[in-house]
Amino acid sequence: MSTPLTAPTHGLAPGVPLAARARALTKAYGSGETAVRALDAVDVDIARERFTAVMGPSGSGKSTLMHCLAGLDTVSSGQVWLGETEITGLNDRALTQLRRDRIGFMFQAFNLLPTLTAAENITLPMDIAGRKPDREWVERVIDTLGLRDRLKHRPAQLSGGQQQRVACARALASRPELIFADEPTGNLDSRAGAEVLGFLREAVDRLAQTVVMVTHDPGAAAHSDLVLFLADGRIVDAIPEPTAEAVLERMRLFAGAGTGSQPPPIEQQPGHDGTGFDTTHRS
Ligand SMILES: Nc1ncnc2c1ncn2[C@@H]1O[C@H](COP(=O)(O)OP(=O)(O)OP(=O)(O)O)[C@@H](O)[C@H]1O
Repeated sequence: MSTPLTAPTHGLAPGVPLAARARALTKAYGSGETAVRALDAVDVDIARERFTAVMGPSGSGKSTLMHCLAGLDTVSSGQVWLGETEITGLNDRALTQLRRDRIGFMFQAFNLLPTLTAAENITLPMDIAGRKPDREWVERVIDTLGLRDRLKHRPAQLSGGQQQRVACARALASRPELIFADEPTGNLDSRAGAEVLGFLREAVDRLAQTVVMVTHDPGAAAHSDLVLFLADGRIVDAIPEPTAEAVLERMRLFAGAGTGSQPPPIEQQPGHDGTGFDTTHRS
């Protein structure tokens, strides 16, 4: 049985519990001749308690996809769900509340407040929302991220990697249904970057969190359970259980396809068995 490229089950077994999904998600910027279709009828499923990486060339729509899934941006057409809640159609107030209560964010700039301690930064979103942190959970997050002895430090007294860990703890603290990470290692040296990726991995494996990460780095993507590739606003490929080598190879294949960012038809790609999923990298 062959799986069409636009099937929402890229790399996923049928019936897995979903944290989010989108159907026919289209996002256009501008109008007339200058209109840009950043997302073109994207169907995607994000599995719960999994680590999904989103890759693709610059301008392929990665950030737009993340923003639309997170309710940070409106869609031109199509539908998006967080769990069972359809978020397309919610008003601004409801969206703000949904983001605050159910989604965690980690961006390249850590956005830590310099006057607050690490501990205060971690619980800040909940304090603003007037929500009482689940102390037991927050303590577990702090221990998992190895921040116990840094809680009283201010951001300027922490290394880049430690600051990113605090940002990671802040994203996890409210126990969100879904964490979005946009190039979370972009500003870090390779050691600190690897550390943060390790923590995101632990958040999934040990704390049963769900993470979606946008990255350009094959090494970062290799920490995920599934890599989705975007090109020209469409999901064009998926690699489950990726290795850095498999991701790099696929990126080279796309770059060498000769038609800009579009890969060759999937049945012409090496290692494909016609299911739409890579079979070359598994042991
Ligand atoms: N606010 C905007 N107004 C107009 N066009 C936009 C806007 N935001 C994004 N775009 C366009 O939409 C397309 C997708 O952009 P997006 O930022 O999602 O790509 P990306 O894959 O995240 O890129 P990068 O890797 O460079 O961050 C690009 O052509 C971009 O120029």
